[in-house]
Formats: sequence, C-alpha cells, structure tokens
Amino acid sequence: MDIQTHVLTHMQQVLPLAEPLPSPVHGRGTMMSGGDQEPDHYYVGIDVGTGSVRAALVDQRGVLLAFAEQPIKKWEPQFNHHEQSSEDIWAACCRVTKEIVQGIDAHRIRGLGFDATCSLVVLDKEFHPLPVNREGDSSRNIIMWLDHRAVSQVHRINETKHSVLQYVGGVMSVEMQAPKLLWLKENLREICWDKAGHFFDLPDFLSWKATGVTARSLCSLVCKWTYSAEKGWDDSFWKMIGLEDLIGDNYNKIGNLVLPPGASLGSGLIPEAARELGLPSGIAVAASLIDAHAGGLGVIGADVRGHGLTCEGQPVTSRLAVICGTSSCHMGISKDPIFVPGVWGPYFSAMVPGFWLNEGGQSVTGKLIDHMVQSHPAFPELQAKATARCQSIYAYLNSHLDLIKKAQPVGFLTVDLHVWPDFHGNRSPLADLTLKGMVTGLTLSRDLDDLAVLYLATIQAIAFGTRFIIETMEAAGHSLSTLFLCGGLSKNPLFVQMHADITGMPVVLSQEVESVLVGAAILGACASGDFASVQTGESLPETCSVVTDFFLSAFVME
Ligand SMILES: Nc1ncnc2c1ncn2[C@@H]1O[C@H](COP(=O)(O)OP(=O)(O)O)[C@@H](O)[C@H]1O
Ligand SMILES: O=C(CO)[C@H](O)[C@H](O)COP(=O)(O)O
Repeated sequence: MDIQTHVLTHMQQVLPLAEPLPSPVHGRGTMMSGGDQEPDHYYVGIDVGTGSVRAALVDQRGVLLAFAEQPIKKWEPQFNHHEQSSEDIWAACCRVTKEIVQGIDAHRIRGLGFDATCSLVVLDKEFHPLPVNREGDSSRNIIMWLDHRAVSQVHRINETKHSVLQYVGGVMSVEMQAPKLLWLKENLREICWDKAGHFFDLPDFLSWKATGVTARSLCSLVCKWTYSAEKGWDDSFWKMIGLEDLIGDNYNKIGNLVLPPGASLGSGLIPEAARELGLPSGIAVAASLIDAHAGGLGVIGADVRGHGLTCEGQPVTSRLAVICGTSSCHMGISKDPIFVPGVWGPYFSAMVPGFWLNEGGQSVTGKLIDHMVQSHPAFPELQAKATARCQSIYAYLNSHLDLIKKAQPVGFLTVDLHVWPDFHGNRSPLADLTLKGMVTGLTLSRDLDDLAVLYLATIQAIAFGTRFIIETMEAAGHSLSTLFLCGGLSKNPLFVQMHADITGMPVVLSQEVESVLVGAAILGACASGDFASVQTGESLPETCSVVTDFFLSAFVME
C-alpha cells in the first residue's frame, strides 16, 4: 500500500463511530473444578511490559483477585539504543508479587508463570550482569526489543538468504536476537562478548531467576532466535553470520534445553527467589512466554457464545489476537504452516501447542500515540484540563473529539489530515526498518482541537496498519473474521472502535481486562499440574479447557 492508496482508503473506509459503547456483559465461562465455591487454588502471573511490571493473583476459575503494577527503568543513551536492567526488573517483580499476595493463605498458591518482552539479557559465566553499552555500565545489561542499533548486522544477516529466514517472514528484524548478538561481538568484544556466559530472552531470564534452571522456552527460541521446534538449531546459520562461537559447548550460552511454555521447571521456586517474591518455596514455575504470546493465549480461545458472532461457528484460526501496548502484535494461528511475506513465522507451537503461529506487528503504537500527543504544543493545556476533570488525557481527548465532531461521524474529522505511522520503521508487512513517519495536511494551528485531531489521525493510521497486515495474511492463506484485542491500548474505546471501523471486523474484548496477565497465570496453572496443558484436545476453542474456561468475552464492537 503506498501513501496514495493509504489516503484514499482512509477517506473511504472510516465509518461512523458507533453509539455509546454497549455495557460489558457480566458473565463468566464454564467454571473450572471449583465451580461457584470459594477458590481453593491460586496462581500468580507476572507480566513484564516495556514500561512496567505487573503481577496478578488469579484463581482456578480465572478470576483476577489482586493486581499490582510498578514502573521500570529505561535508558536511551543514544538514538536507537534502548537499555534496561535485569536487576531493576527482578526487583520490580518482587515488589508487585509481594503486594498481590498480602493477606492470602500462601498454601493455596500453586503455580507461577512469567511473560515478558523479547529483550536480550546478558550475564557473565557466574550469572552477573554485563554491560551492553560502551560506557561499561553493567547495571544496563539488557538490549531492549525496540533497540535498532544492529542495522548493519541485520542487513548482512538478510543478505545471506539463509533458509531459516523463511520462518521469520523472509526478512529478519533488527529487533530479533541474532543481529543484537552480532553487534555485541563486533562492538563490545572485551567488556561483554568474551566474558558472556549466558544470553537470555527476558522471559527465560525470569524463569531462571525463579528456579535456577537455564532451560529456554520454545516460544522465545523459535520466535526470536531461529530455533526450529522440529529441527533444533541450524549450525550453518550461526557459521554463516559469524557467530560460530555459539555452537561450541552445544549452544550452552543461548540454550540447549528447550521446553514448551507452561512446562514445569526443575523443583519449582527456589528458596532465595521465594523469599524475594514473598511466595512459598517449591511452588511450580512454568516455562515462560513472550508478552504478546501470553496475551494471545489469554484471548484467542475466548468463549464468544451468545454474541451472534460469525466466529462462533468458525475454527479458532478465524481469530486474530491483537496485543496492543507500546507496540501492537497480530497473532494468527493455523493448522498448517503459512508463509506470509513480511509477517514473522510460521512458528510451530510457539503460542498454542500444535498450531502454527504468524505474528504481524507494528513496532510502535502506544509509544507513537504518546509521542504525538506529548510533543504537541497544546499538551500542557491538555494535561491541565484533564487533571481538572480527574480524567486521563486520553479520556479527555476522546470526549473533546465528541464535542468538536458536531453532527458528523468522528472519523471524518481527519479528511484533511493523515499520518503514516512508521516512525520506528515498519515491522509488518513491509518489513523495512528504514521507513520513517509522515504527517500530511498540517496547518499553523497549535490548539487543543488540532492536538485532538492529530491524535485521532494517529490512531486511524495504526488501525490502517492492522488492516494492511490482515490483508497480507489473508492473501497468503489465512481466513480471518474477528479481532480479539488486549493490552493497554485496548482500554481506549476510540482505539478499539477505529480498529473495528477500519478493518470492518468485530472486535472482542475479554471480560478480564488484564488478559496478558491471565495468560501468564495460565502458564503457572499448567505447570502446577492442576490442568493438563494450556489447551487440550484436537480443536479450539470447544475443547480448549483452560483457555476457554478462563475467559468470556465482555463486549463486542461491530
Ligand atoms: N486507559 C487507557 N486509555 C488509553 N491508553 C492507555 C490506557 N492504558 C494504557 N494506555 C496506553 O497503552 C500503552 C501501554 O500499554 P501497556 O500494555 O501497558 O504497554 P507495555 O506492555 O508495552 O508496557 C501506552 O501507550 C498507554 O498510553
Ligand atoms: O516483539 C514483541 C513480541 O513478539 C513485542 O513487540 C515486544 O515484546 C514488546 O511488547 P509490548 O509492546 O507489549 O511492550
């Protein structure tokens, strides 16, 4: 889609914003073993997003009983370099977990599951943090997923045309781990590469910290490290890109024991981690998931009966889970592998066991909306007015748009203003990290109306990006009918409505807003042995015992 057709479809397809949103339907899916009785088992889910760590206590019926959140540190020492600290993140995990289990009978806690962003954690041979920066600051030992420092490395990797690239949409992303590893070898040889003993995906770092087990999740290795669920590591790839040193020691530094998400790790929670987290030692700890995959697992099997949706009579492969936080991830599953140019995958068993996964994505969505709003001259005025009304800036902007639209549908406020949203490159389906953002239709206006309309145009551009990804997935063989949204942006009704209007698909929101966390708790439930797997049986969702029982869609926008 070039900018011309983008603008055209933009103007043609923006449908009226629906009447006030229907109230959530308060109901719940089939009860699990506990029925209506007092819950006797609890599971803890910990979700490490880009901006914060959250924890939830969930019972065996899938009801979220307690929630806590804590921001985490981020550094941007130079443009396109984004770093974090594994110690800071672990400390935040401990704080939020202690908070959610206060006053709870700890003996009822049966399992713990983690999900996290797919950032790269570097430790030395004694498991101490190593610097990923020229300043030698070892507290910054994580290269974040959105870090784009390894541009030259990923370019060379893609030039090899190695066959593993077929399984990442044909083009490896600079956000994956191989280019970041190569960057470390080429740029920080002495202070980092030569001393490194362990390179972890963040979700696997957390499960190691909790159990002392260095096993990696199939999810991380397949989606970000070129591991094949069927064939394992491909030596020829690592040799071809100049990282043959990782093959030695049987891939010990990047993982040689690989477990499916939800598998129980070692002897469970080790005493030191138990003390720090405020949980009983020895409870089951699960092999982890990447955050988008936990969200996908949390929503894709939702029980939609009674809402008259076409997907009720369709296989689960007609559903697209969209996890919308700092970035948006578009998770579609299939029985057979589907190769979609510019869309990551197909990945076998990386999210739902036994299914192939394709993962489309937009590198910055929440971050882009925040950026557009916060950098506008009218932002201080917006903040003051929202604070005076005790509203979030987004609730304020949404009601402001309702005021200024007058009789016309809100979508038409942007007939003259268009945003191209690739401010941090295009992840899918163009798979071009060099792309930049664009705004057309600017005037000299600097007021709040102008800010509100720019905010709307940004949301619309993101929704068009989702539509572009859906069209590309369908052209390659997916057949999609319904969107299942979760993540921070799904709490914004305008964002959700624009996705329904612009894709022409109904959007289902889970009754439990914190679906990503429930996805993490499902892992803990599975590891505890209380449930046989994250999903059982041949087909979803009918026989998807844990997933279906945990969820009921709350309301639908069409
Ligand atoms: N209630 C809300 N209304 C509008 N936007 C929201 C709301 N809550 C969170 N967001 C937006 O969602 C994004 C963060 O989503 P979140 O899932 O918390 O991100 P991450 O997992 O990447 O840390 C931010 O851009 C934030 O502005
Ligand atoms: O690449 C991803 C998943 O495969 C995500 O974009 C990344 O993990 C960041 O997630 P979030 O936007 O929720 O913080």
